Amino acid sequence: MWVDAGYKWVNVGNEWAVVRLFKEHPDTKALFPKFKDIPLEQLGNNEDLRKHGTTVLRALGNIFRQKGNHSVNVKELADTHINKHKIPPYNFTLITNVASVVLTEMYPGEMTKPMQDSFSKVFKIICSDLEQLYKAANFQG
Ligand code: HEM
Repeated sequence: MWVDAGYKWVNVGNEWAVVRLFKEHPDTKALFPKFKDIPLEQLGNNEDLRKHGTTVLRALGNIFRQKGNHSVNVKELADTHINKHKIPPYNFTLITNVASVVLTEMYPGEMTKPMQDSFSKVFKIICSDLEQLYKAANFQG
């Protein structure tokens, strides 16, 4: 079920998966101090956002590569997103759903129905592991 797609995440990052999150869920932009005051139309050319997209998707690719043994990576992610960025946990479901859509658009040949189902399962596991860590830290945003 674990999909070795790490290298693809970096490409998808360059295709503005984060901009898509802002378009489909406008409230999420306010959670990013660096981007919240920049109009969406201008973010497509924003170098900081491009770098951020690559950072996020590389981190996600690293989680995938652990094939389930990702507790250290997921803990790090929960720690910074709880304590530093103060991100409510449901946002992980939003971003992983957007990532699935973007991936399917970019790689329609490879993202067959069974492959999409595998991605959904993996994303659900990651989101549910994050939720547990958020509960343990008593933070819901
Ligand atoms: C599985 C999904 C995600 C991954 C893999 C991820 C990964 C990362 C990484 C690696 C960083 C930089 C290092 C750090 O501070 O931890 C980061 C920063 C950040 N993330 Fe996430 N993230 C995810 C989801 C989200 C979501 C859903 C939000 C909010 C809607 C968010 C908001 C932020 C913010 C505000 C920063 C700081 C950006 C800056 O000012 O440079 N992240 N994320």
